[in-house]
Amino acid sequence: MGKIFECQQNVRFGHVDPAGIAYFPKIYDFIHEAFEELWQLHVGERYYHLLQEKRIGFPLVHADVDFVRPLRFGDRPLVRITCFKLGRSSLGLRYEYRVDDQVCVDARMTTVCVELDSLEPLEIPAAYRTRFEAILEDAPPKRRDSRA
Ligand SMILES: CC(C)(COP(=O)(O)OP(=O)(O)OC[C@H]1O[C@@H](n2cnc3c(N)ncnc32)[C@H](O)[C@@H]1OP(=O)(O)O)[C@@H](O)C(=O)NCCC(=O)NCCSC(=O)c1cc(O)c2ccccc2c1O
Repeated sequence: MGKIFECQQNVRFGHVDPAGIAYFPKIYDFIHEAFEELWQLHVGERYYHLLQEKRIGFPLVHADVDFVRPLRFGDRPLVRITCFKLGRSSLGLRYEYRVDDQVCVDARMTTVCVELDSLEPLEIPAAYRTRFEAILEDAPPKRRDSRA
């Protein structure tokens, strides 16, 4: 198995709904924050810098999220990120959120490398591609039953 990037996040009071469960749009925010962490700590480029200086961005084109168990105020989920697709311009990242070793969220997000000003797809630059190769999954992961 390729390497995994790991980071930790905090579920705060403002993230949860009246049922005490992280509201689903917040999960999307968590995932984008984890994506930014990946850029800074694994790729070695601040995402802000990528956008502002290099004029490159990775908008989301497809999201596939299983909400397996609730995330609650006070949880500090461990986030494991792997790469399931590394295309010419497309980048598929899997985010697995675990609390006490139990999977809470299992998300597969596909983004596309674009030139920011034109929004035209761009080949993922070689220096970044190498870093995503380092967390590339060996084989397609066993999918959770999405009840589909
Ligand atoms: C992003 C687009 C401009 C891409 O254009 P288009 O789809 O026409 O490109 P191609 O057909 O050439 O495909 C390129 C590449 O992507 C793969 N792909 C395309 N669609 C999908 C899909 N639905 N599922 C899986 N894969 C897909 C395709 O196979 C090709 O792969 P290769 O590897 O062969 O190159 C255009 O799609 C677009 O504008 N979409 C709307 C995007 C959007 O509004 N998303 C909503 C969320 S916004 C967001 O999350 C976001 C996050 C950021 O971090 C940003 C950073 C900077 C700017 C914007 C951001 C942003 O909006």
